[in-house]
Amino acid sequence: MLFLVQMQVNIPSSLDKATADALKKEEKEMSQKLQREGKWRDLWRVVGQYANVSVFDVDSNDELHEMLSALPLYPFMDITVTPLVQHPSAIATI
Ligand SMILES: O=C(O)CC1=CCC(=O)O1
Repeated sequence: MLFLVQMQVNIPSSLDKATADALKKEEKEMSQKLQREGKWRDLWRVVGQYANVSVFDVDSNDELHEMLSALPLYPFMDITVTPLVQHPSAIATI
């Protein structure tokens, strides 16, 4: 199951820099592990925003929810999830 996931990151300025940097490092490690596993298929920066657009390939809604809610920056994110199916005119195979 493919999902488009949009994440807007809103780290409050009241969070100290060392904590924010540690969370960002953990986030990177976790996202790269999920990318290596093929679960986090695409990860794109939205130009001009502290936001990303991603595609996840997971087995269920529950799996995606568990994955997203386990992200270190999850408490500071606004997340939008859109389920995807292949367009009938698409020539790419999924
Ligand atoms: O910087 C972001 O968009 C948040 C994030 C998601 C995966 C990652 O490594 O950082």
